[in-house]
Amino acid sequence: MNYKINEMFETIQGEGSFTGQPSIFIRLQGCPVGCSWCDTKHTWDVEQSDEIAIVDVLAKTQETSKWSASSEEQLLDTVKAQGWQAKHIVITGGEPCMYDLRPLCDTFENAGYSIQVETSGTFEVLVSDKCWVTVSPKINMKGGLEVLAQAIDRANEIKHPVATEHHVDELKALLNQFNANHKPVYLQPISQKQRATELAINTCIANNWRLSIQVHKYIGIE
Ligand SMILES: C[S@@+](CC[C@H](N)C(=O)[O-])C[C@H]1O[C@@H](n2cnc3c(N)ncnc32)[C@H](O)[C@@H]1O
Ligand SMILES: Nc1nc2[nH]cc(C(=O)O)c2c(=O)[nH]1
Ligand code: SF4
Ligand SMILES: [Mg+2]
Repeated sequence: MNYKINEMFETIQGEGSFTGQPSIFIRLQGCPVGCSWCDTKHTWDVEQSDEIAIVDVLAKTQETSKWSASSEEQLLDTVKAQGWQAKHIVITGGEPCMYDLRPLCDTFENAGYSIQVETSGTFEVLVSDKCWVTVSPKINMKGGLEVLAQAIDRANEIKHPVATEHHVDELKALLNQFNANHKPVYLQPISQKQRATELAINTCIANNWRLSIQVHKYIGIE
């Protein structure tokens, strides 16, 4: 498979149940969903004129829409050549489930890595059985109910960005609709805003959900 890579870096996972885990992030280019508060808008559009070499992706010092095409074997070679020590791979985006991720999962799992995917539930989740799937459901967005149902069913955790009570109500309705109340739920304040953080804290306590505060943004790492 050919994957379009926007970024690749080693850092600490800052979100969800793997928070604190040294991880290699592979950020794929392309997302048609259009969340107004998205913190990776530079990954939305895929322009042929933005294609660059993988060395230039690795050398990026700021967020751009430039990407490089790479096969799963080339990605594994790149990770090894970088000398990165993390054994956990986070595939994010953009919307990674626009791609069939099974070849990528298989290649890295066979080389001894664990894999996690961050997805919006707007595309069918095509991953290995062992892959940890984080679904951040984009309610009433592109994709449709059947696709969202498959993603929620496959989800190992549900991570929901919140800024208003409306976001909480939407999540509760969704958990009921898809019989997903038994899944681990993380609330993630949108963009570190104080009101959103207070809402997330209070709602987590009231519902016995967990808090995810995008640790990397507080400590100034990637
Ligand atoms: C940038 S998205 C990429 C993966 C996929 N498209 C998705 O939405 O899950 C990664 C995670 O960041 C969350 N996110 C995006 N923008 C955010 C923001 N401004 N504040 C908090 N979380 C945000 C998303 O909901 C998702 O959980
Ligand atoms: N450190 C760190 N943790 C993250 N967890 C999810 C991220 C994402 O952008 O998907 C992210 C990210 O960009 N950086
Ligand atoms: S689905 Fe994910 S990448 Fe796409 S716009 Fe929404 S938060 Fe951003
Ligand atoms: Mg991020």
